[in-house]
Order: sequence, then structure tokens, then C-alpha cells
Amino acid sequence: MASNPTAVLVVALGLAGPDGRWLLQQRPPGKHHAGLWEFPGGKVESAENQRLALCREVAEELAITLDPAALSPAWVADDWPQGNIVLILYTATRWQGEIVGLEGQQWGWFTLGEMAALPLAPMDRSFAARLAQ
Ligand SMILES: Nc1nc2c([nH]c(=O)n2[C@H]2C[C@H](O)[C@@H](COP(=O)(O)OP(=O)(O)OP(=O)(O)O)O2)c(=O)[nH]1
Repeated sequence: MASNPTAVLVVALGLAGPDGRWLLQQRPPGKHHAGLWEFPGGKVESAENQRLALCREVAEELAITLDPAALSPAWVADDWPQGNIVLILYTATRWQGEIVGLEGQQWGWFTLGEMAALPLAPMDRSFAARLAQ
């Protein structure tokens, strides 16, 4: 791992609902970290812009449309010492469309207190702490 400097860039969405809750989804069976809760998102593809990648992932996973210009970079985390993932959290407060779990995943709106009690994907504890600020 230490001899491979190539980062895997992952983007995730902190979508703020109108009542101070945040949208989380559960990673579906068959995926790495299946069953853990996460902010929607995924890997940026080769030569893809990271904001557009997040818009694509969220459309694929939840059927909603985001405005890439209305995303705010909020936090970054990595998975040291396990690997070479760099995860950027963007926040947004608006979206278009009705949320549907297109991959059969569970999703819901959670307060930061409720989030603290969930089994979260590895890098998401630091995101939750950032959203609390
Ligand atoms: N999407 C997402 N991934 C997270 C979060 N927290 C966290 O540790 N991860 C990790 C889990 C995975 O190792 C990696 C993201 O990979 P992914 O499996 O979601 O990416 P992807 O949708 O493009 O999936 P795939 O095509 O590779 O199956 O980042 C999070 O909040 N959202």
C-alpha cells in the first residue's frame, strides 16, 4: 500500500433536510461494508469532475437531481492506514425529484444524535462530527 501513491477519490453527500436531519442510506448486500450506513455517493470515475460524479452517483442511487454549483465542500477524510481512499464530503440543502432507493437500499433522515447510534461506514464518524459544528 505504501508503495502505491494513487488515491481512490470518493465523493459523498451530506444532504440537509428542512428539519435539521441528514440523509443516510444503508450499503446494500454484496458491497464492501454491506449493512453500514453512509452518506450517498461513490467513486469518481477516471477523468470525471468530482462534483459531477457526486451528481451522477446520487441520481443512480436515489433518483434525485443536484445542482453541482450548489454543493459545498465540507470535509475530507481518508482510510489510513488501511488503504488509499480520499473521501470528500459535500453538503447541499436542495434537490429536485422524489427520493427513491434505486438499489433496493434502506434510506432515511437522521439527526446527529440518531446518527451517532448507527453503525456507520468507516470514515463517517469524522463527517458527523463536522456536521455538528
Ligand atoms: N459512498 C460512500 N462511501 C463511503 C462513505 N464512508 C466510507 O467510509 N465510504 C467508503 C466505502 C467504500 O470503501 C468507498 C466508496 O466506495 P463505493 O462502493 O460507495 O463506490 P461505488 O458506489 O462507486 O461502488 P463500486 O462501483 O466500486 O461498487 O468509501 C460514505 O459516506 N459514502
